[in-house]
Amino acid sequence: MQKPIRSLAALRTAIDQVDSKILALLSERGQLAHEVGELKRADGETHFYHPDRESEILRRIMQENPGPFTDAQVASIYREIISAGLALEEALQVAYLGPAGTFSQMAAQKHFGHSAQFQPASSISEIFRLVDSGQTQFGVVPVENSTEGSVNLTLDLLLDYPLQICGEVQLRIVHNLVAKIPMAQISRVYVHYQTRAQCRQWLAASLPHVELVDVPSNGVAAERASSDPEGAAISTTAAAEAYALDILQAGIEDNPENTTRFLVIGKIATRPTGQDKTSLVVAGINRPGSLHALLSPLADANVSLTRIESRPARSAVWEYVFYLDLLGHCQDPVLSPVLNALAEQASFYRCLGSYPKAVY
Ligand SMILES: O=C(O)C(=O)C[C@]1(C(=O)O)C=C[C@@H](O)C=C1
Repeated sequence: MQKPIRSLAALRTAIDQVDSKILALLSERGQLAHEVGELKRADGETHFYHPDRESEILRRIMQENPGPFTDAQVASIYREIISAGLALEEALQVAYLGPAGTFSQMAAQKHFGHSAQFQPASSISEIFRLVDSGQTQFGVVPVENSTEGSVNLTLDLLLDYPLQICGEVQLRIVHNLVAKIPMAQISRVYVHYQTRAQCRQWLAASLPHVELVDVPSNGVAAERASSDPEGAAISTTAAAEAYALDILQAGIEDNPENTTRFLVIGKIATRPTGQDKTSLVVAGINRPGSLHALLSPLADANVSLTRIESRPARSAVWEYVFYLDLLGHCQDPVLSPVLNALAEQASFYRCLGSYPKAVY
């Protein structure tokens, strides 16, 4: 039998009733999270934020998600609920590559929710300085892009500072041509070099004769375009909104899967969740077969290597260090002895951190 169609008024009444139930449950959850905070306080814990627990909650919610919302949608709603509750216990301060409206800010908000306190930094180096000096508890730094590869400065700074990687965030990067003027009147486009590389083909095909002006971030690109009567920028929708620019064309990145991976840096260690990654920096003795020897304990134990990147060692000419990302946590019973074996083989070894894999 067909379900009778409900009137608009009846549907709205039903929605109001559901909203009241959601609100009551939200309050109950907030009270429970507060009690956890009280317990932690009584135990003398200095931080309330537990990224491992948060990623377990989000994964479970995504697994149980009956629809119609997507997994990413329910995860971001829960992220905000957790973030709001945590803000009542502890004001998390997070540095990101500013100004406001950058992808780094979007990544930071995706990971910490909008209730954390975000501090724009003028460079990636400044983010490391802010976290190291304790001015912010965490920082979010870009580490690789699926089109353009590694952010070398981040890799080098990870070695320079005694900080821990305590999370990762993946963000789909959508670039837009934004301006206050129509496309035909554009003489200059302000663009960050990474963005320019990700939109190379589109720029060559669509705006072959305009001047491309290098700027330090996507946010600054929008800011400069807003005060140039012949200028446009490639930037985010958030920056376009902040500087009252129109989106002339959305999604101009050459690769429709364009994604950037960010790392969360801080001073806390996370416990294993069963869905973790470990990042290492290692160097071998400079002789034939040393990289093979370094990696063989991983292959023997069937450990997945998700990334390997080399960088100049900076201590000697033509010597290199290798950045490795592995699946698993350094405290996992399988991975722990493998890491010990690898450390014994290596002339240099440092674990940059074990952390939950990006959830969505
Ligand atoms: O389980 C905890 O340790 C909590 O503090 C609760 C809670 C939550 O809201 O679920 C809040 C903050 C933490 O980062 C993780 C989880």
